[in-house]
Amino acid sequence: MTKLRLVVTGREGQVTRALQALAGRELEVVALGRDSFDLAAEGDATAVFATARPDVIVNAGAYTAVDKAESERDLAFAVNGRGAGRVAQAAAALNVPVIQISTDYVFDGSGENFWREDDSTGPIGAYGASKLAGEEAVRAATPNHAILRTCWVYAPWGANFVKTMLRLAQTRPELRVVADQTGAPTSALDIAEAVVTVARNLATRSDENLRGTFHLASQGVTNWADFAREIFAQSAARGGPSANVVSIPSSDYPTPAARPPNSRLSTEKLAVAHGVRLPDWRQSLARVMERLVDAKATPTA
Ligand SMILES: NC(=O)C1=CN([C@@H]2O[C@H](COP(=O)(O)OP(=O)(O)OC[C@H]3O[C@@H](n4cnc5c(N)ncnc54)[C@H](OP(=O)(O)O)[C@@H]3O)[C@@H](O)[C@H]2O)C=CC1
Ligand SMILES: Cc1cn([C@H]2C[C@H](O)[C@@H](COP(=O)(O)OP(=O)(O)O[C@H]3O[C@@H](C)C(=O)[C@@H](O)[C@H]3O)O2)c(=O)[nH]c1=O
Ligand SMILES: [Mg+2]
Repeated sequence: MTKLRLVVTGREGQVTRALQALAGRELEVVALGRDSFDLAAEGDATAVFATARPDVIVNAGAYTAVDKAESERDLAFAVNGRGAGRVAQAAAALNVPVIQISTDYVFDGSGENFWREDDSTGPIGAYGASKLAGEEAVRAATPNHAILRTCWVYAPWGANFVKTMLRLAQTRPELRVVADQTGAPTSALDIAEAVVTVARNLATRSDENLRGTFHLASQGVTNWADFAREIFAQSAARGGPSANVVSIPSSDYPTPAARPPNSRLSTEKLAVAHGVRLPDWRQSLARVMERLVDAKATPTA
């Protein structure tokens, strides 16, 4: 197989770092930090991406601070909305496909059904609204795109719920965690493998059914409290920190941004079109836990 060269935004992000970890004989990953490409800047980005010679561009950089986005709405829209549009316009100008990473937070989280790709969006917070603006900007810029909506992302690195739980458990015997938000924790390691498969498909085949919007999430669903319990069960089994988890309603955990209660994502479309299906969330958690806990060190920054 010929070498695939991905140019990725957001150099230190969970997904970007997972992509870099896959680089090897058949995959090159060029990560652009904000020093070389600032998503929040204005103007044509084609020259920056041209210099990096992508086969496929992956927009993994984003403003992901969900609560802070409520008070920094303009910045969130600049990065996640217009920034995504500039990336996709550059891809169009260079005649290469673009993969946009999006989120379950574009939905309002009502009901209990699995969200399908063509269901109506209705973000309930600024972060979700800014990511939806990004999706729309990508669709307007080029038909040669795959928008991959994922959810509840964690990795052995970066800022995420798994590392937060392990850190808090070092000083507290008991943690109160919301139990009324349902979704699928998804490992950045799995996302990166899926992105590479989708990128290869886009780079080598012109089929229309490979393009458009897809949901990318682990198999199975849980809630944040049960996710925390599984984190501690796996951690304890490896001799790592654990804590007792008390289930609480979201109303007992007030935050600036509301979260969608139902983040179940139907992933059939991606499985059929791209042949990508992720493992059960517990199985993928184990791959990350073995790095975080068997390392016998405090989780890395
Ligand atoms: N984290 C999650 O739970 C979920 C994430 N997603 C989406 O997945 C994608 C990847 O997320 P994830 O890897 O977790 O993100 P992270 O928060 O780990 O990383 C985001 C990256 O984007 C960079 N970035 C922020 N602002 C700019 C800017 N103005 N210019 C250039 N780079 C910038 C950050 O840099 P710096 O560190 O310097 O700020 C960081 O490196 C994003 O599109 C996100 O919206 C979707 C669902 C869930
Ligand atoms: C730390 C902590 C969090 N929580 C709650 C808050 C929240 O509802 C839930 C998860 O916390 P987080 O801060 O990880 O939530 P959040 O940052 O909203 O996570 C989201 O990030 C964005 C970028 C996405 O795209 C989403 O898919 C989703 O992963 O757990 C507790 O109940 N107790 C706690 O001790
Ligand atoms: Mg967060």
